[in-house]
Amino acid sequence: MNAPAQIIVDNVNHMYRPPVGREVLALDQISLSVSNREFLALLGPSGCGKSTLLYLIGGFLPVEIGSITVDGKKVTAPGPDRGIVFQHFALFPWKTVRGNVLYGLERQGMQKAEREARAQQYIDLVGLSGFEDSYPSQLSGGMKQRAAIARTLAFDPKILLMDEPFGALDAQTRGLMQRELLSIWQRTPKTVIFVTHDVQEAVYLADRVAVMSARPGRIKTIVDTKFDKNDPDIFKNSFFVDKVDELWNLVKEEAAKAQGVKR
Ligand SMILES: Nc1ncnc2c1ncn2[C@@H]1O[C@H](COP(=O)(O)OP(=O)(O)OP(=O)(O)O)[C@@H](O)[C@H]1O
Repeated sequence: MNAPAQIIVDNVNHMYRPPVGREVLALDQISLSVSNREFLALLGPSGCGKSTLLYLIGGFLPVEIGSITVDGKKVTAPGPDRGIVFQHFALFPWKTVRGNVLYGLERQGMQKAEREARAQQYIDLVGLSGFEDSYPSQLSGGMKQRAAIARTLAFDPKILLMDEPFGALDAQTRGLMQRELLSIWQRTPKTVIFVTHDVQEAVYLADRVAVMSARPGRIKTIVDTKFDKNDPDIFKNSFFVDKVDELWNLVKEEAAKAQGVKR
C-alpha cells in the first residue's frame, strides 16, 4: 500500500491584490499530492508561481481558494513541522552565524549544551567553520545562504520547503550542498519540495518533478525521476540524460509562452 499523501494541495488559486497596480492571478487550480518522505522538485518559467505555491504550503500566505493540508490538518499559518529556505536568505542581521542557527533551537526549548553542539554540527556541515562569530553583513551572498540553510536544517523539520536554495552558490559549493542535501534526505525522514530553474538539479535531487505552466501557474505535468542517485556515474546515466532532455523540452515550451514567443 502507498504511504498516505502528506501534503495535499487541492484546487488552489492565488490572486495578488497589490494596493496599487493590477491584480495578478499567480496560481490557477493547482492540485498536487506529495507523499511522506518524497522529494519533489517544482520547475517552471520565471513568474509562474513556484514561490507563491511554496509560501502557501509554508503558511506565509493565506489560502483563499481551495485548500492545503499537511498530515490531514489545514494549513493556516507557519509551523515548526515546515522549515523554509527562502530564495533571498532571511537571516537576522543583528545575530551572528551561531546566533542565527541557535535561534530556532532556543525556540524548541532544547538544552543549552545540546543546542550548541547541534548548531556547530550544522555550521560545519555547510562549510562555515571559523565564521561562527561573523555577522551577516560580513559574509558573502553564498555564505549567507549557507547560514540560512544551516539554520533550517538544524531544527530538523519534517518538511523542507526550499526556494532555489543553491541559486547564489558557486558551482563547486552548489555540487557539495546538493550531495549533502541528498544524503540528509536519505538519512532522515523528510519530505522536500524544492523550487529550481535548473533542470539537471531537479533530476539529480528529486523523485518527481512537477513542471508548471507559464502564468497563471498550473501543474502542466509531473515526470517520474526516481532512480539510483548514488550511482557514481550519475551524470552519464542514460535515465538521467533522457529525463533532463524530456524536462528541458517541457520547460522550454513554457518559457517561450511566458515571453510571448510563438513556436
Ligand atoms: N506581492 C506581490 N504582488 C503582486 N504580484 C506578485 C507578488 N508576488 C508575486 N507576484 C506575481 O505573481 C507571479 C508569480 O510570482 P512567483 O514569485 O511566485 O513566481 P516564481 O515562479 O517563483 O518566479 P521566479 O522563478 O522568477 O522566482 C508573478 O507574475 C509575480 O509578478
